[in-house]
Amino acid sequence: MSEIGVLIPAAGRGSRMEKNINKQFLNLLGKPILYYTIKSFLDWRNDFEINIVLSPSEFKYFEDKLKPLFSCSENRFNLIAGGNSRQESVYNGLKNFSEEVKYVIIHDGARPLVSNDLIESCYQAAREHDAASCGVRVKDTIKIVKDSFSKETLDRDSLRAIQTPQAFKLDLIKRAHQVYKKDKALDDASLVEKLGERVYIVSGDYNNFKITTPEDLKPAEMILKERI
Ligand SMILES: Nc1ccn([C@@H]2O[C@H](COP(=O)(O)OP(=O)(O)OP(=O)(O)O)[C@@H](O)[C@H]2O)c(=O)n1
Ligand SMILES: C[C@](O)(CO)[C@H](O)COP(=O)(O)O
Repeated sequence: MSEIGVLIPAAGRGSRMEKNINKQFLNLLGKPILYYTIKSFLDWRNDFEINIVLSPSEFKYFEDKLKPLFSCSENRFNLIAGGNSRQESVYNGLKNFSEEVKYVIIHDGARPLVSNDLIESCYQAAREHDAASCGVRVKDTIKIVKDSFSKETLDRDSLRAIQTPQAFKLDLIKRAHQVYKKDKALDDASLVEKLGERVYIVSGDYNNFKITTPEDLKPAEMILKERI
């Protein structure tokens, strides 16, 4: 294959979406959210290993409903069992790449609007700096609030809202996950930061938002419509 691994954590419950199915199986313009996420990578290039992390109870749904939407070989996708947290799910995915893989790109299943350019920028940044994430400048003023009163206003110029893709040398991100297995990290880059290693921040994309709550669905459909 190639030295690139793509890891898509998609084993969450989507509790903030308040629907009774995994939010990544909800449809946008008639196709599941996870379809668009995977398709974005296949449109970028097709010579990578891909580990898709799902709850084992969803493997059959993936095989029956999602796989047929791609014209790929039978074994194109490796399905990996997820864990109780995003961190555990990613770690399970990291442990299941072949020895050929040197760089891994980790991308939330719930971010279906990622562009080819952003994937490429993160991958190239990881090749140059070993660890990379993307992030967008914060548009609002951010304050620390305690007991309903403002305590401090943060310097907006140094703030970024962090997204995925995040891309790493595989041995580095695996080590970070091993060492900080018991921590509760919100993203993978923060585990690399804890090791004392630098993470390069690529300029992200406001359209690459995570589908988290019901009001995210309509804007996502609008963006997809514009792209067709
Ligand atoms: N145990 C988990 C939890 C999350 N994820 C994945 O990590 C990504 C980012 O997480 P988030 O959007 O927070 O998803 P959920 O945890 O499903 O959402 P919620 O917090 O609302 O339950 C999602 O693609 C989600 O499926 C995962 O693979 N395994
Ligand atoms: C990894 C991530 O998408 C970066 O923004 C985010 O931290 C996932 O966090 P969540 O708590 O699972 O929404």
